[in-house]
Amino acid sequence: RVRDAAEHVMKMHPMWQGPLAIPGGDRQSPIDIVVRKSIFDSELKPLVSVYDPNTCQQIWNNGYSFLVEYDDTTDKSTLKGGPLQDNFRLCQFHFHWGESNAWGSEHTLDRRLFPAELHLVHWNSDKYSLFEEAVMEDNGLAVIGVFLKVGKRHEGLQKLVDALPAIRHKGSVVEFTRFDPACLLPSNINDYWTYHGSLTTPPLTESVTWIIMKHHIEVSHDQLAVFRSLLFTSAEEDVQKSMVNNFRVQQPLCGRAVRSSFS
Ligand SMILES: CCCCNCc1ccc(S(N)(=O)=O)cc1
Ligand SMILES: [Zn+2]
Repeated sequence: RVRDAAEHVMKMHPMWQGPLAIPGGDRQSPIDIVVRKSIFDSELKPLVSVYDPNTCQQIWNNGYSFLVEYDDTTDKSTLKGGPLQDNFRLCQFHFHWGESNAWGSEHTLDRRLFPAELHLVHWNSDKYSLFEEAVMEDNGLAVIGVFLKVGKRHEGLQKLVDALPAIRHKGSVVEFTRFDPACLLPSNINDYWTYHGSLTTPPLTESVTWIIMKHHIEVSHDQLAVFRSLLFTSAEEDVQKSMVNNFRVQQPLCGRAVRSSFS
């Protein structure tokens, strides 16, 4: 019932009227991860993330979510290992959340919805020279997904929460520096599921190696409430719309394998 409500909200949302999937797309995201059908792959290596907080540049409201953007002109904040053959550069992270704590995540675990989901977006800097190039290629992107649960206050997140009122409207941007995204990862990053999928917002390109963390992080109810104080709309628009339910409806698996790094 909760999921149906979430899906209804999603389908009705102005953000998603229009072409929802790439015609013929057979590796779209997000998906439900059926845990018992995931396949343990002992060849999956530990993930190695090296993030330099000094590459953090700005935080802005792009009308879908809010993004924290990193300088990706050098290999200072990188991800490798796990299912990845190449070196990937962090370019941004953002979140998806609901209007209530009952839903908000894009991926689900055995249909379990979480109130929000963090995406850390990286592009293949061994093969491409710009995110915009990599976004079009099969092995172009790697996105780490982390589920959020409501519980104790997340001290590391608070610096970001405090910056949100300054970017309430679509198109607003403020300087945001010295933020270490590693503080948003769960303690254990070696337990994850991985599958080949797509971006979950336009251009929906099928260029993503998804790495979904088994362990979640906790944020407080009040911290999540500040996410919901953001607006989809720009300051000039007459009708202001709360930025909530910015998740995509789930997509068919189309026979894809979901591998796990743990048994
Ligand atoms: C070419 C410019 C595209 C900007 N937006 C990219 C983008 C969209 C969705 C995701 S997600 N939600 O799949 O992680 C990441 C990055
Ligand atoms: Zn996302």
